[in-house]
Amino acid sequence: MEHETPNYGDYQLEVYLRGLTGVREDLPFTFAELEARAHATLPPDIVSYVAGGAGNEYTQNANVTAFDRWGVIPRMLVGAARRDLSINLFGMALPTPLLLAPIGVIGLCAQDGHGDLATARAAATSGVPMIASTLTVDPLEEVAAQFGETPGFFQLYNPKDRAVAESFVSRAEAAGFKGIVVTLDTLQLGWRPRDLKLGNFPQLKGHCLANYFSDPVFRTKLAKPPEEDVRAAALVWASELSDPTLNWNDLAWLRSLTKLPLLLKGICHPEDAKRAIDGGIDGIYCSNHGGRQANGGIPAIDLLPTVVEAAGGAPVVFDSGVRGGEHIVKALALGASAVAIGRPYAYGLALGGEDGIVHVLRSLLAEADLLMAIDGYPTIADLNPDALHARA
Ligand SMILES: Cc1cc2nc3c(=O)[nH]c(=O)nc-3n(C[C@H](O)[C@H](O)[C@H](O)COP(=O)(O)O)c2cc1C
Ligand SMILES: O=C(O)C(=O)c1ccccc1
Repeated sequence: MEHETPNYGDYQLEVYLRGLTGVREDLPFTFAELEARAHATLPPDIVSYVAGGAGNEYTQNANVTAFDRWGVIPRMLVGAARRDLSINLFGMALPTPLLLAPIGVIGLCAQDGHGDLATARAAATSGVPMIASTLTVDPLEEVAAQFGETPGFFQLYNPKDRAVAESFVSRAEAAGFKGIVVTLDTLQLGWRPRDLKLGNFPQLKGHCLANYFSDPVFRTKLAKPPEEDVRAAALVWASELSDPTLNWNDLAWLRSLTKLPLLLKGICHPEDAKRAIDGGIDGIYCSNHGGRQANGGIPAIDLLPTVVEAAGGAPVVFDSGVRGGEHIVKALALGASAVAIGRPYAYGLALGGEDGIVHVLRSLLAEADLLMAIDGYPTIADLNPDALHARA
């Protein structure tokens, strides 16, 4: 008999039978509870850094509520006993449509400060790729060493010095990363009142920048090594992290950085998507940075359909505001090739380390899978705009 992989929704039964299955019963099943408990656990400066957004956080909140405009239309008797959530992204067969969005210094959400490594291990366990930030606490080689069979992506903040960018990308290639994501929406840091109020930016203390500080080219820019003067090194980092003059004339140079699949993150306008693809970029990452960068923007999910259309068949990764299985289903129906999550897994990490992230992923996948079962859309190919009803 052919071996059948279980449906992700079967996690529901495992949780009901927790005494028998060994599932962690202490971890929450809704984002609201996950967030509240993580906020009660983490130090206040980390809460402000992770939870905070730009301005009055209108865009950040609207990213989530904008999904409510859409409803999944139930279809009956279509034969949805078995679901298939697998996707193929840049030729990589992935068991689920989820990705772990890059979160700078996520290491700090773990009690031991090495949450990047826990995230990478959760990626290995779950088959959900991690997009590792340039700002991992631990060196990218150590992060990549945890990935097992799961492919990993490296996210680049393009520094002022191109030699530093080239060094990071070649290190990522050598470490076995399978794709590069260049983030464009953070050429300058947003206005973030929660962090401003606390006078807090964890990176400026420097103790969490080991990946940056391990870079041989970056180190040549320092008068003293970070081991001798961590504060001075952090200030050099802050002034060098991002080149605000980056523009479309630099696209060919960005493309020349790697032969790996290359995505541009932060694209929300169809003309930008088209220009990127015409310039040889492999994929679009439609995101407004979870509302952390520019307030007053439009919820990212509202912009996804036109970006997908302009991408002309190139893969489009989506994030910003995904909090539950219904959001995953809706983003896929609106044309995303894969859906990334940010804060939910940071909170899972805070509450339960690697297990906490795996629990968050399994819960999201179970919820999405059961929705696809109950509403009659057994595969991702069945999810298209016709599956959705837009409320007037
Ligand atoms: C604490 C935190 C740090 C982040 N750091 C990065 C980063 O280093 N690079 C990046 O491209 N995006 C970064 N992001 C943005 C995420 O990749 C993603 O776009 C966002 O979290 C998605 O929104 P969500 O949190 O609503 O799911 C960060 C987000 C958070 C919450
Ligand atoms: O906080 C962020 O969202 C982020 O992406 C970032 C950018 C620069 C430095 C540290 C984090």
